[in-house]
Amino acid sequence: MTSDKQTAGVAAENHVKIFDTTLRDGEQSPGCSMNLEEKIQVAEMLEAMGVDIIEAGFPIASNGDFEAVREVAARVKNSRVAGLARATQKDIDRAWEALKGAEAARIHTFLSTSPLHMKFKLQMEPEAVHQAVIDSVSYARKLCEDVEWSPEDGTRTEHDFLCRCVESAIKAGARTINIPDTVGYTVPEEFHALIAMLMNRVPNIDQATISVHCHNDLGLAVANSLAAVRAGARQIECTINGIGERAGNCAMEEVVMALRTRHDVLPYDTRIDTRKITPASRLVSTITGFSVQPNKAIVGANAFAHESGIHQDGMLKNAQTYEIMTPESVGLTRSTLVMGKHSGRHAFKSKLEELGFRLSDNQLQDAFVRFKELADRKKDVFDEDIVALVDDAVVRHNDHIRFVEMSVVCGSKGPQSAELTLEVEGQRKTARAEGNGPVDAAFEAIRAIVPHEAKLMLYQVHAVTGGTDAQAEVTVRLEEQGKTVNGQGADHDTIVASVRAYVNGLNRMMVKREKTAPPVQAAE
Ligand SMILES: CC(=O)SCCNC(=O)CCNC(=O)[C@H](O)C(C)(C)COP(=O)(O)OP(=O)(O)OC[C@H]1O[C@@H](n2cnc3c(N)ncnc32)[C@H](O)[C@@H]1OP(=O)(O)O
Ligand SMILES: CC(C)C(=O)C(=O)O
Repeated sequence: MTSDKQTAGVAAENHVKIFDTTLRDGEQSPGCSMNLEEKIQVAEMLEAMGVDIIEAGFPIASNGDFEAVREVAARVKNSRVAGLARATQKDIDRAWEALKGAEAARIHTFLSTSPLHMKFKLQMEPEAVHQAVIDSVSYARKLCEDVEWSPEDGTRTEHDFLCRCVESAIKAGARTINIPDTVGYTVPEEFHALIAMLMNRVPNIDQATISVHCHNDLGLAVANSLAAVRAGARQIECTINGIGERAGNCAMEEVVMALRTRHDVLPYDTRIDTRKITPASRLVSTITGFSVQPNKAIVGANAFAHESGIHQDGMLKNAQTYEIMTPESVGLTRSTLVMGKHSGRHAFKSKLEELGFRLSDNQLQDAFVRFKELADRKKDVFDEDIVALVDDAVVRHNDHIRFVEMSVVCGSKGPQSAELTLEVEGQRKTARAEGNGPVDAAFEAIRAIVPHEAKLMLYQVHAVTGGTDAQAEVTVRLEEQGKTVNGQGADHDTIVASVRAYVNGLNRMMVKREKTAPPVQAAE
């Protein structure tokens, strides 16, 4: 277990705690939803990476969120588990109810302090807000020894009022004070000055760890977090791949690698095992259906690719000419095992380990069957192919609706049609439909088998590797009553990949519908 010094009280001088909020703020990304099993997989990955605090959800938000926090709290042993709560007793009770089984728990409670939020959103006077800070933090402290308090919209809060609320929150028992840049408005110099101002002006600030929670609306979340660390912050709130509300949060992989790579000018340490960064990025991208842009720092497909002649020449002479960190340091391994149709289960398992995947026995079995089918059809099975089909096996596990088989009639003569069989809650159902092209016909057949209101908002196809036998990876976005989900599917047949993606989207929509069911209210 991480020592309390690292996760609860004041941080050691140069240690920066990593507070991951992929499961809470990350899940607030439009289109994102994770079911219980997926959240547990992500939490286990975060724990294995050495994350100090995992924010597992917002328990009052839904029964699904409550269950996820409770389950993560029960399983995770080497990271502290946090749950979010508004400044109300019922939120705090619900959070504690979910967290109390944890080896190390934290209640994270928040309340807006900016003039704009207080006046228009909360419709509360500053005095009432100040009192609510004291009441909520004191109440949370009665339940849990580790309480974090956040002044939402902190960067647009008047300094005197911010100092007063922070001082009172610490007096009431908060041991972490998190300053959120809720709307991604600040810039590094200004944020550095804000944190330095709090360090200088709040008399009891040394009783708490200062944390920062930066959003990326101006693309400055990582820069702002680093500026805050230089001013004295010792906890960074972040997410894998930078997912989160609107433009997202501070990306964990970027901020951690910046601290590691530029230790000369940023002499601060984290506990993160950076070799787990690439597998964690893949896992989150697979589960959420949010693909990572190719030029994304650290985890994008091009982050360590060198194509132009002068760069390749430099790389051959000395990799440091164009690489400031090694691919291995972020868990990107050069392939050693060549896979093909004669490969067996052991080699397949080793390959998955080499690629950083940890699958359950069922997922492994699913992926192996699909690998053999692919290897029969495709001459060379590349790592990218294996990543795509493992992604597919991970997202499909426990689905209500499953793809079974299909055939299409397509070509220039028309009408194009599809005959599709799906398994819905364990029962096979078949439908035939015509459409404007084979994909449209296939989607019509899905609608005939599973009637639904959701509209298709986005349809994207991407070839996993080069060549005409490449697998297709399809992403769809569905919208139903203002709620959006992404679905992903991969197959060597583009139409089958499309159906898999659409079915995956429908399964995610079901999870989202369950999540929006009214939460069970805690007793007053
Ligand atoms: C900056 C952030 O990321 S904060 C976290 C944001 N995340 C989410 O909102 C996701 C989950 N949210 C939800 O499921 C719902 O919003 C719930 C369950 C929390 C609340 O649902 P509802 O009761 O229907 O309220 P609704 O969302 O419409 O409005 C929010 C209410 O909380 C109040 N509120 C907002 N923040 C706080 C706070 N920190 N403390 C106390 N009250 C707050 C608002 O003023 C509003 O109150 P009102 O109903 O009296 O006007
Ligand atoms: C709850 C707080 C920390 C938050 O998510 C924000 O302000 O963005």
